[in-house]
Amino acid sequence: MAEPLKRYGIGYALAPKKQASFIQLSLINLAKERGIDLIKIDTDKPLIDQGPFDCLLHKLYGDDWKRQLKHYSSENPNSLIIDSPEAIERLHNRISMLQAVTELEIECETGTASFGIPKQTVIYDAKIVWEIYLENEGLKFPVIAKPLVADGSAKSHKMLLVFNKDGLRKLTPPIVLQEFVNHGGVIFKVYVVGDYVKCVKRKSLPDVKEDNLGRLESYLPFSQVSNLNNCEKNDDKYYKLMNLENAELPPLSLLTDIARGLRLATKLHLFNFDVIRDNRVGNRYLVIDINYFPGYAKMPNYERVLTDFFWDVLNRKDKGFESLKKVNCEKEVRVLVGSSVCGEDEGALPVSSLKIEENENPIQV
Ligand SMILES: O=P(O)(O)O[C@@H]1[C@@H](OP(=O)(O)O)[C@H](OP(=O)(O)O)[C@H](O)[C@H](OP(=O)(O)O)[C@H]1OP(=O)(O)O
Ligand SMILES: Nc1ncnc2c1ncn2[C@@H]1O[C@H](COP(=O)(O)OP(=O)(O)O)[C@@H](O)[C@H]1O
Ligand SMILES: [Mg+2]
Ligand SMILES: [Mg+2]
Repeated sequence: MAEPLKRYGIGYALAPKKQASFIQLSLINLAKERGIDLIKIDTDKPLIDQGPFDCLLHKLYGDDWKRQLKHYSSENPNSLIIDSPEAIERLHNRISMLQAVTELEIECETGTASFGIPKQTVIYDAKIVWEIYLENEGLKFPVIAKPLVADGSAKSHKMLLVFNKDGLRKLTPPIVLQEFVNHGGVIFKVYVVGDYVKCVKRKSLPDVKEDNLGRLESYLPFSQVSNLNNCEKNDDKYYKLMNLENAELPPLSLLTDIARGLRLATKLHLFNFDVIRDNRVGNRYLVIDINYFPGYAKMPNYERVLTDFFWDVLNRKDKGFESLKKVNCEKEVRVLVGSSVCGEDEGALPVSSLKIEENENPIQV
């Protein structure tokens, strides 16, 4: 293939694990063919001394990084930053994260699917009388206790499924207490890359029968259930039990609408959101988690999807139709029109039996 005339440089600043999974040779080569060079940003050196890049991709945390981005942006106003650290920060708090869903105004046709978030409350004070508090908040067992902060650290993924009041003693605020909703053990992960939307199925926590509540342990610690042993193909007992293969995907039009709405509400371009089907209602879908710059390499054909996205934003920028909000820039985000949704499940990962984390440590934030 002939080399494109114009070349673009995209700088990326990612943690080593993320870099290893995302920056694969197949992505580098495909982007190169389209005239896009992916350039590693050396995080041991000041950002301001590197580039400038046509576009900067990042998933790093902390005030120092934010300061560096601001400085870089003020010196290089034509460099696109995907995405703004302020917008990303909204996802670092599990309350403000899901508030974005409640702000969406999507008209669902009568009789078709509806969406929302599970009932939840935040607890800052360890001294509260848990039982009374739960009752006042209208929450019933089982509940999931999630660290309020979702900053990518291992502990921000450590959760407790609490079956009864004894389990409440294990909690260390600040935490979000969320109703556990039976959903058939299947979670839908909806990946968003600009206009592109892709839904895949993954394993989740199994349903909890009400009769069992008294008989179960008071709590169960777990962490990143949908990511456990993704490569193990041999143990398909869980797979069969959860009927992942036959689980019906949520309506694609609903997922596209939510994805588009979240893009506008959060001003983010690279994220995924986790959806469960509320078994009590059937056609009601609940968004339980939104993640910035998730594991795209697990998405089928991720190289093409990401390269198309890069090409699209770089070309729009070139043509003067800047569609991304930059750091320090108050301009409104332009809506990129026309979405593509692939709902088929060719990208769903193999599942293995559900293994609950052995670590007995309760959530500590
Ligand atoms: O590592 P991966 O590929 O499993 O991706 C993680 C995501 O898995 P997913 O793509 O949703 O299956 C993962 O999603 P969940 O929170 O597990 O739903 C997070 O986005 C995680 O980032 P962080 O630890 O919250 O900063 C992501 O981790 P990072 O790669 O960003 O560290
Ligand atoms: N309200 C809920 N009802 C039932 N299961 C849930 C609920 N919230 C979370 N889960 C289960 O817990 C897992 C982790 O929760 P999540 O909020 O996605 O945290 P993380 O950011 O660590 O992925 C989900 O993938 C799902 O299996
Ligand atoms: Mg999740
Ligand atoms: Mg998450």
